[in-house]
Amino acid sequence: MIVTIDGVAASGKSSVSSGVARALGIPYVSSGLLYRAATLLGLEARLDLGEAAPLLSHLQMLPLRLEPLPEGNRIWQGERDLTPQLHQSAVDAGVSAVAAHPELRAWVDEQLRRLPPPFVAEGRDMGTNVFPQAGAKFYLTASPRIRAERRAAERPEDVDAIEAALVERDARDRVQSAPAPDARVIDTGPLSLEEVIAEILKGVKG
Ligand SMILES: Nc1ncnc2c1ncn2[C@@H]1O[C@H](COP(=O)(O)OP(=O)(O)OP(=O)(O)O)[C@@H](O)[C@H]1O
Ligand SMILES: Nc1ccn([C@H]2C[C@H](O)[C@@H](COP(=O)(O)O)O2)c(=O)n1
Repeated sequence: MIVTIDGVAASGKSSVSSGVARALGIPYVSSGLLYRAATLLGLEARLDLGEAAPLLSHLQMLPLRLEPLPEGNRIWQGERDLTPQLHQSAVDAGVSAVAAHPELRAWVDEQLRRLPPPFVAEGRDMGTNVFPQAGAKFYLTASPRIRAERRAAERPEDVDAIEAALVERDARDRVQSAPAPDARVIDTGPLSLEEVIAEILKGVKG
């Protein structure tokens, strides 16, 4: 079984996927972390994120490992856990440029398609491109303001600045962020996290 949960930035994909996966007793896989790790390593090496080839060669020398833990995925580069650094603002600002390269997308997709089902996969194009064969597909949305307010509760940043950055990232990620035609779209704005998870579990179990 493969369940896909796609959606816009900060719509709740990771929190919801973790809850759904735990309820089903299967792992969840956060594809965005691979794009974020590629961005972090590119920034650390002072590479131009607008150029795919040098970044890809750099990544091929530094193999990454995605650990799909139920409480939250982790990304390792050898013994180094990159996870705590993947949600910093510099990575948020650079990740869309990295995710726009077809070569980088192929690099991420290859790693995801090697994973043995069952799992819940979350991201932008899990239901459309990476796992079109998935048995159940969902797409999460919420207004930029609500998403910014949720993020502001986690980070010591101004809500208006978070909202502006989310709107900008939505625009840059639009190409790969369309819902699959067979995905159920859920507006998480008026719902609690538990209600979103329950709605998806209902859909998965039929
Ligand atoms: N009804 C809800 N549905 C989903 N998430 C919610 C809800 N209410 C609050 N949240 C909170 O919204 C925040 C953002 O969720 P999360 O980090 O899972 O989003 P994401 O889509 O994975 O983000 P990103 O795109 O940045 O990786 C979390 O703090 C989560 O608990
Ligand atoms: N399947 C995916 C997953 C992620 N991305 C890009 C778009 C985002 O800006 C970035 C980080 O993802 P997030 O942590 O916000 O889910 O990675 C993508 O293009 N395709």
